[in-house]
Amino acid sequence: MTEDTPRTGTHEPGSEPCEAEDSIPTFPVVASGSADLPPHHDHCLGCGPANPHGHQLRVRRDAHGVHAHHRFDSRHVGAPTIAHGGAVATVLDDLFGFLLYTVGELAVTRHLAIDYLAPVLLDTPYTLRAHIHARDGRKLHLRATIENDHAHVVTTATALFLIVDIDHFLTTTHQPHHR
Ligand SMILES: CCCCCCCCCC(=O)SCCNC(=O)CCNC(=O)[C@H](O)C(C)(C)COP(=O)(O)OP(=O)(O)OC[C@H]1O[C@@H](n2cnc3c(N)ncnc32)[C@H](O)[C@@H]1OP(=O)(O)O
Repeated sequence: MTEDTPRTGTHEPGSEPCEAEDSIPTFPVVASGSADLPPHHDHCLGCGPANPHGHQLRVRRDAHGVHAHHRFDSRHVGAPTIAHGGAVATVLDDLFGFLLYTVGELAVTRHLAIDYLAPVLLDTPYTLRAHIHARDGRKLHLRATIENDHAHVVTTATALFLIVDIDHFLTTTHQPHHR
């Protein structure tokens, strides 16, 4: 295992490991400077190389945060020739998830807001960037952009990720809130 390899969760002696536990990445801090970051896991919808339905994002750390180069394709179509807004949100949510390598914590999306400033076109190169705007205890306030190859920003996003411990992923008692 290298510094860049996500480690999987551990379990207490005497307790039974479970499938979920074995697939939970932890986030060793990757040193600043340009560096390839590992996928969250092989089947992650955003970045998993073994997910044929996914975006297979390849993300690098840089001096400001993280970035990726990406093309949406016909699997992600919404209006003809334009990427579906949900597909764009998926990619940005996942990109935010790579910032966890810069803080070395497990965290999940609590709030995600996107401004679709201009259509994101299929089969067109874009550069995606994300950075940590502020940290307030468990709260990570994150920002991202998508730029076309003329450096025009076509999408902006903000997110609130909340740091959780590994038990968040292991509990079987998650229940939706009922009104
Ligand atoms: C292993 C990681 C792999 C990464 C893969 C990356 C993939 C991309 C990321 C994802 O897709 S994650 C999956 C989607 N997200 C989830 O499934 C999370 C579902 N939500 C939850 O499980 C809980 O809501 C959560 C654990 C996030 C928070 O529950 P808590 O009960 O711990 O938080 P709480 O409601 O007490 O709020 C904590 C703080 O945040 C504040 N807060 C909550 N929502 C806010 C909001 N919208 N704006 C501002 N502040 C907000 C809240 O007021 C409070 O402030 P204080 O601590 O100061 O009192």
